[in-house]
Amino acid sequence: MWQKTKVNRVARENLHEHKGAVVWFTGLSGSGKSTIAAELEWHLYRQGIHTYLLDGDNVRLGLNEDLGFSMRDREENIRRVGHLAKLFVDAGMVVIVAMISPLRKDREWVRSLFAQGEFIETFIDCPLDICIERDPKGLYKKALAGSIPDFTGISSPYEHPIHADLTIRTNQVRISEAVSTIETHLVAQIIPERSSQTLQKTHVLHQR
Ligand SMILES: Nc1ncnc2c1ncn2[C@@H]1O[C@H](COP(=O)(O)OS(=O)(=O)O)[C@@H](OP(=O)(O)O)[C@H]1O
Ligand SMILES: Nc1ncnc2c1ncn2[C@@H]1O[C@H](COP(=O)(O)OP(=O)(O)O)[C@@H](O)[C@H]1O
Repeated sequence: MWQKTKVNRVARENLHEHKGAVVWFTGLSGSGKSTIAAELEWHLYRQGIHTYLLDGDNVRLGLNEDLGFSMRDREENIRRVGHLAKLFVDAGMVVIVAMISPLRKDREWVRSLFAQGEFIETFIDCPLDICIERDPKGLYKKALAGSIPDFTGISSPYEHPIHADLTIRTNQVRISEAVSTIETHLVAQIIPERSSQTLQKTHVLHQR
């Protein structure tokens, strides 16, 4: 049974002056997940929002160092990070997750851990040929040459989301625009008073 604690989620959220939530980035390697996640975190940090960024690459260096890239291992990777994200949300924090998370069923399972609105599935959408062109880590070159097996988009599947909360087309929008879109959606969830104040202000401006 879940042991109740004296300091609970609501108390921690009150201390932080915002609610907890998860921004879950999914997309191909090279689509821009890590880049946008890092910018978003920096932007939120400067506003006093308590964040933690769980990047797939980093989590695989420690907690998930025993996992590879078979579908079974990816499922386990997502299961562990999903539960970790839930603990961060219980800590009243905004957790940003940047993982390929290629299968819909695994992402839907993570969503089921959270209340309505708390899990913001963000599709970092970029055509495969552009990801191959970018190839920031030189992994596509190796995968296409056959030296990395089970590589997402080349020899392992990626299922794009059907009902993502947000879709960011990184071949069409700048990093700053992407951050601003995600931030607007997130702030409405974690500080609803702030976003309604902003809306009221905008309304007054329009009335004038
Ligand atoms: N076979 C294979 N397929 C895909 N990616 C590979 C592979 N081998 C290594 N890498 C590197 O691992 C990063 C993806 O790890 P994730 O934990 O996000 O993957 S997953 O969610 O479990 O599918 C991924 O990071 P990103 O490029 O940031 O997506 C790669 O750097
Ligand atoms: N609009 C954009 N949004 C995000 N990244 C972009 C964009 N345009 C170009 N890039 C570049 O694409 C690459 C994306 O790499 P990365 O963020 O590591 O992707 P991922 O984490 O999905 O593997 C970076 O070199 C980044 O500078």
